[in-house]
Amino acid sequence: MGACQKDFESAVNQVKLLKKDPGNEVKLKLYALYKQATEGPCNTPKPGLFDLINKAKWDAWNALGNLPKETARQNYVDLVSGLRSSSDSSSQVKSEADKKRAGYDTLVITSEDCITKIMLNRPAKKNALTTQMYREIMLALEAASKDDSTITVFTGNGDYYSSGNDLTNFTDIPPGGIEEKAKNSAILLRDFVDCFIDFPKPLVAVVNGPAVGIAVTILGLFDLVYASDRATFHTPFSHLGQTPEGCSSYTFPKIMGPAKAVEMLIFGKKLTAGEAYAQGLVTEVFPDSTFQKEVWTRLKAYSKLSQNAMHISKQIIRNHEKEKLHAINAEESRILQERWLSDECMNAVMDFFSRKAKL
Ligand SMILES: CCCC/C=C/CC(=O)SCCNC(=O)CCNC(=O)[C@H](O)C(C)(C)COP(=O)(O)OP(=O)(O)OC[C@H]1O[C@@H](n2cnc3c(N)ncnc32)[C@H](O)[C@@H]1OP(=O)(O)O
Repeated sequence: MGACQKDFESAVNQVKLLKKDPGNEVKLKLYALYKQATEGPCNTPKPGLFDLINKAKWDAWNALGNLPKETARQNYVDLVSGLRSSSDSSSQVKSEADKKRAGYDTLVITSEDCITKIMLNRPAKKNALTTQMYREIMLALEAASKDDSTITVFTGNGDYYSSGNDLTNFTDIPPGGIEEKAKNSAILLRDFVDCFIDFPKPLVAVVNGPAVGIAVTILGLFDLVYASDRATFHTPFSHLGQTPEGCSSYTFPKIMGPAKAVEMLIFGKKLTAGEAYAQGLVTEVFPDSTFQKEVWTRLKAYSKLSQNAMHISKQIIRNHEKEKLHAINAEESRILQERWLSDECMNAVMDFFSRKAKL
């Protein structure tokens, strides 16, 4: 039997009470079914190419074609009911996660053996970094700088370390338009990178798989970079109409020499883990089959070393460059703010979403 109007209205209200954001794909489905159930087939004009959000909504609604209103209503009710049951069961799992560290939606943070581990946790999206994720990472670093761990470790959940900046960050345009978006993003980028420049404890990257964009550049500010032999390192800035960030315009030439830095940062050459090791970006490469075991055994041994000596040594090694790094970060962020407004950059982002281009 089809869903009655009452069931439908109740489902509409339940959506507002969902504990967990169901993600953009599901939200688009809900939107499309709601419109179909209440207004029938889509017959409004298609939004312009640059109006990415409204275009995605229109596409989703239009894709329902002539689906009858009653069927759309029933599909909406079924979809919401599925979301409710998965959200109920995930809240049981969450109580387990709460034992780890509450308050983070995009990261899993654990502390064990004097090591705080910050794991990027959007495996279905290759751990692409959303605005929320940048903010949670900053909070996690702030907390880790004050907790009683000796070492802080970054890693990724799933097959990727991170695919860099989440390109949907560019599609969520505030009322002030794209200029305001670019300005806010530049502030966020600058604050984010500043947290790495200032982080007082030894910072270790456990690069479990491919890394792209800012997930690579920021490695120049880490103290150890351990990589699986499955990892790759790719900074396709020119492909995206963008320019280097994460202080890489300074750290990469310093680490690997200007010629190799140019290959990566200007021409977007993707490095294997072995190449990144040969060029000094990676400390050591491990076979993927034994990666986790070898790395964590090593880190557990390091974490027992004298905490104060390690922190003071880091200060001696890093402090004399801090001011310079902050200035470079400010300059890179300022330049990117302009780049994000360029046609080159906007077209590259649109290409990605229309699936014309993949790195
Ligand atoms: C505010 C601070 C700004 C700082 C700026 C930093 C600059 C950068 O970081 S530049 C680098 C930006 N990153 C990219 O351009 C990577 C884009 N992604 C890809 O090219 C591919 O997804 C991949 C090569 C990483 C993986 O390809 P693969 O075929 O294996 O998997 P997919 O099906 O493409 O990915 C699965 C799923 O994840 C979504 N996704 C992956 N990466 C991103 C991303 N960076 N932004 C947004 N979404 C991403 C992808 O769309 C898929 O989603 P669906 O399952 O919904 O289709």
